[in-house]
Amino acid sequence: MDVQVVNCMTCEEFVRVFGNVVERCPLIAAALWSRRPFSSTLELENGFNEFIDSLSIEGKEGILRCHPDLAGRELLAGTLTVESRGEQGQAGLTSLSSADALRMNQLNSQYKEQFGFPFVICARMSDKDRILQQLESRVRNQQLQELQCDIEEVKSICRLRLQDIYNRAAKSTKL
Ligand SMILES: NC(=O)N[C@H]1NC(=O)NC1=O
Repeated sequence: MDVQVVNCMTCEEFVRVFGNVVERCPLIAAALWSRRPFSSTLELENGFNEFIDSLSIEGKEGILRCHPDLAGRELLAGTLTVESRGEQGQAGLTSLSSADALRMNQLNSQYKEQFGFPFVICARMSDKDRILQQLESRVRNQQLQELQCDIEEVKSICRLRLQDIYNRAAKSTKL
């Protein structure tokens, strides 16, 4: 996608296209719209990262709480966002054995009880074995260390979602 196209978007268009780059946090896209013009699409990606980094601990925790559990209730209920459904599918979480699904749910609950926010990992850069292994080891981390770890995963999710948007735009002339 040409950055000029991005720079010409109304706020509504911008939020429609980039509103779920951070899961269920369209406010971040609405805030970034004010930073136009962007000199490159990389600058837009950096904008998302800087915005997230600039948040207070409560703000960062708020972002994490907008993320659905991996292989959780929302996957079963079919209420995930399109992006999250695709990511969880690519990581193989839509076809877990019942033993793996049970283990993941137990670890997700334990993690949430421990830290007060959900475990987040960039599912597309992982698979079910690595996710289970990460859940098992990260639940032993310190609170702040874990908050930062989750936030870095959110940034990886954002980067891949932005790439998807650019790739889709390259295939189509209209956004
Ligand atoms: N909890 C969690 O990590 N959720 C996510 N990860 C990902 O890649 N997509 C999500 O929705």
